[in-house]
Amino acid sequence: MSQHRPTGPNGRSGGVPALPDLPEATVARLPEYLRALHHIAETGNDTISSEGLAAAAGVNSAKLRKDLSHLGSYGTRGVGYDVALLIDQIEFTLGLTQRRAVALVGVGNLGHALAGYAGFASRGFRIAALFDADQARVGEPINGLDVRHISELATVAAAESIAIGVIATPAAAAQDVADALVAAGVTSILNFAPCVLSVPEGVDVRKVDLAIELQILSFHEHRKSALTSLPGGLAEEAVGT
Ligand SMILES: NC(=O)c1ccc[n+]([C@@H]2O[C@H](COP(=O)([O-])OP(=O)(O)OC[C@H]3O[C@@H](n4cnc5c(N)ncnc54)[C@H](O)[C@@H]3O)[C@@H](O)[C@H]2O)c1
Repeated sequence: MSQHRPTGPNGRSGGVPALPDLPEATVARLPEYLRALHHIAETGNDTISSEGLAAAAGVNSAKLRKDLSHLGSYGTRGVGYDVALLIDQIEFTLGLTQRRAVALVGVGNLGHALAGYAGFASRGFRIAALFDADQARVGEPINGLDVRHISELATVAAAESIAIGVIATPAAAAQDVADALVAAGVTSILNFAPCVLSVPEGVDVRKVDLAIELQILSFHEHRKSALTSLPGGLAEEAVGT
């Protein structure tokens, strides 16, 4: 039972390290483990059991052990995981060892909130540029950056080595903005606009839609109220399944 850093091609260390091909669900849980591990480190603990880490991350421990085994992390029986080492391994796997530059397009209500959010910096991202199409917003300073006109996107993206584009424009403008980001060489996009983007192969798009999350919760509310209106015995039986 040991932990080791991911190694390079053909298992050798050095050069460009090989990354395991992880299940998407595992990738989605790694940031949760990382957040929990940073918290555990802050409380002065050097090691953590899989049960302790699973509880802190809100997942079951069998799933956590399976996820971490993909990274080559198995912990040590009776001791658990080395917190600092596991932080290193997860940050390495997520590519967080370099600070990635982010461009935010659309600096309206949502864009202002995102541009002012300190959590991006503390989790390894640098908001490097803000863009808007509205001349009235151009030049507005937000958190140490002046809003630039969208027409400057290509030049600034190259100068700042923008890795990720965040779209916070109305849905009607989002596809044009995505096209402009792709043309500027950006290959990862986080889309807050409520629409589906069409992008070339090799460009990754993640979508955040709080309304969808609320609709899912609405479904569960709806289901719970439907169950409680069933005749007593039936409702209890159904809830228990
Ligand atoms: N994902 C979520 O959970 C969530 C939550 C709230 C809002 N939204 C979405 O986020 C988007 C922004 O919402 P908002 O309330 O901030 O809107 P907003 O109208 O306040 O801001 C939109 C900004 O985009 C700019 N813009 C328009 N076209 C542009 C273009 N082609 N290039 C650059 N900038 C352009 C506008 O000038 C404006 O400043 C909307 O699509 C909204 O539906 C998503």
